[in-house]
Amino acid sequence: MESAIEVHQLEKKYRNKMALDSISFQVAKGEIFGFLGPSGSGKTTTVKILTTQLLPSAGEAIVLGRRAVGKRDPYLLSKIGIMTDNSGIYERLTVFDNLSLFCGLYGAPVRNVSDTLESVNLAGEMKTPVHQLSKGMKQRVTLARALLHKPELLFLDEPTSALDPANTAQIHAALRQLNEQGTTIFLTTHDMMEAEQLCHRVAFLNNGRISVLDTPERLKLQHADRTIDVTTADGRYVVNNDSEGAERIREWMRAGRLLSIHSNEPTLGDLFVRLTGRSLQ
Ligand SMILES: Nc1ncnc2c1ncn2[C@@H]1O[C@H](COP(=O)(O)OP(=O)(O)OP(=O)(O)O)[C@@H](O)[C@H]1O
Repeated sequence: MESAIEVHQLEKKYRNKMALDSISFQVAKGEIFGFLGPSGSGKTTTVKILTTQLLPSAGEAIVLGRRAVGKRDPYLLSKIGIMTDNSGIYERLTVFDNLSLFCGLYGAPVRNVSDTLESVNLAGEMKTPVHQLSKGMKQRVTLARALLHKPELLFLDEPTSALDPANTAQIHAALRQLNEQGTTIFLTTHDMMEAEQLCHRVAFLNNGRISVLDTPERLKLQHADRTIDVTTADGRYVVNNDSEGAERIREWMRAGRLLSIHSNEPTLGDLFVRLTGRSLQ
């Protein structure tokens, strides 16, 4: 596995506060990696260190083969894209003017603007002043800004926070497409549905520590309670996922009375609470 990110025993201390307490993980090239945790767990601190905006107190972070040491690294900055919040987008300028300005800053050709807007489904808003856009559209302009120089590795800090489902779906579609084209994505979120839908692997961060790291599917299967919800013409039942349960389900089927069956797997949100004792909100 070729790594896009390698983190070894990383620590960050702000005065007396241990924001990151010896975390270690790797992100493979081509992966969508979810970094999940409640407010204050250390997500933004991690993104800032990995994007060279903040110096770690101890440990090591290697991003695309370069050591992140809190110092501007033009090579690394040319290979990564960062989407944090909407700040830095000029409300009075059009979408096109905003993005061409950033092309200048990133050293990306202005011809990238139209392709990039296409990829976030905003090609029709090129000439619209940003202040006339909806919140979700502005968020997509911010994503487009992070993509102008076609980065290999994209950092997204809560990319869909407070967006409605339609705008969230648009951002998810754009991220899936980028990933299919080979972009590695490091995503922080406290939205568990987002993580389940998008991420190949997730890490649970709690009080600056990683408590779990695996694929969403494996986590849910490992912690499934081995029961099945059955709805029949006579009512609802919970049966065990064993041979006795299978026989009962077969009988309902034979009698033509079975309406639906669902295995009982926890959601990632349930698992987070179960494994860390904390809610994600
Ligand atoms: N500049 C700072 N000085 C002192 N403490 C800080 C600073 N930045 C963050 N912290 C503290 O470090 C901890 C982790 O903060 P961080 O912003 O990384 O969390 P987060 O998981 O991104 O939270 P959120 O989801 O609310 O953005 C918090 O307790 C926070 O108060």
